[in-house]
Amino acid sequence: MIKRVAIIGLGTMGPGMAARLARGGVEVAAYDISAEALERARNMMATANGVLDALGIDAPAEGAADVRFTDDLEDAVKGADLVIENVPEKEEIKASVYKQIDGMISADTIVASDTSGIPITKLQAHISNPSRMVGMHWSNPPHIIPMIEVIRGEQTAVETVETIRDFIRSLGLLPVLLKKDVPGFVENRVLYALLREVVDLVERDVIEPEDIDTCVSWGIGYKLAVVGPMALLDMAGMDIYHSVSSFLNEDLCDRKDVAPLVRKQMDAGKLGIKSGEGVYSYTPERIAELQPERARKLVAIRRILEGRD
Ligand SMILES: NC(=O)C1=CN([C@@H]2O[C@H](COP(=O)(O)OP(=O)(O)OC[C@H]3O[C@@H](n4cnc5c(N)ncnc54)[C@H](O)[C@@H]3O)[C@@H](O)[C@H]2O)C=CC1
Ligand SMILES: Cc1ncc(C(=O)O)c(C(=O)O)c1O
Repeated sequence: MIKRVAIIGLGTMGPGMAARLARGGVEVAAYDISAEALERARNMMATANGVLDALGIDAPAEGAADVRFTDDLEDAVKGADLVIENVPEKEEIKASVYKQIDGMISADTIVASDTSGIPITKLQAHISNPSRMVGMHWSNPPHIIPMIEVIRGEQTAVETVETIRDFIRSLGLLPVLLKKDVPGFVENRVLYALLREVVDLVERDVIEPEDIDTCVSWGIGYKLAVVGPMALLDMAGMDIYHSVSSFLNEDLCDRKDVAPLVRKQMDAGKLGIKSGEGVYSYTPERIAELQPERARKLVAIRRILEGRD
């Protein structure tokens, strides 16, 4: 039974995750190597809790449902049933965290990585008890998106996977179990196939970024929230998919490297919202509006999809 969770890394993903777990009645300790990130995460709790209220995810009847922030790694992980590693997507940074916590946790502690796609089989080579390591891939924003991928590495015990799956279910969230530990797992393989194609279409000057966003959000995206892609094959008809894919598949983008458009923006320091410019430009006022605006819409859609509105 998982009662105490430690979250390591409080950047984009950690704070929302901490708020959501605390709402599930677990004791949450949150740690980051950066004092600035810790402070920012602390300040984000009120916003995240407001969103959770709007989603109708109630605080437990007992317990504070609060997050305990700490700048001491050992204090965060000691006595934890589950440690969720949430540090940048670089194997060497993740490996150094596993090495640090190895002597601080018990043999029973489960270590989960929120990696976007580094195979768990690779990551578990850096920890002394690989049978207790598992992939637990949340989706951004983690306090709103209910699906979590669960990935078993070659050395992960079946029991570890089952414990995490049951824990996710007990929070009222949706675990999706992968049968194989493939790079990018499933969610990001699908997303990155889409992103490769849209970047290519913009690069080939087939369409403007604003127009492809309208096309995908109001065409495919809106529909996919209600009809999953495999069900969509049945809705469209296998004969249609057969005909179209027979001439279209060979024309789809299949580049193996990172697209020049993305490399150019990276080299210019245009990273998106975090630097004020990426595909689009953002004023500080627009940045302040965007997150609550998107959260409000995602909450409204989720409530409808769950049949609550
Ligand atoms: N950003 C996204 O949309 C998603 C990211 N992920 C994955 O989650 C993980 C974290 O991603 P983000 O939150 O986006 O990263 P981020 O870069 O926003 O935050 C990472 C945090 O880790 C901290 N950190 C760095 N080294 C550390 C260490 N040794 N000990 C403790 N803290 C340390 C940093 O100070 C920073 O606050 C990555 O593996 C990423 O691929 C998963 C789902 C979605
Ligand atoms: C661009 C991008 N890359 C990775 C992820 C992830 O799930 O790891 C996301 C996300 O939305 O969660 C993403 O948008």
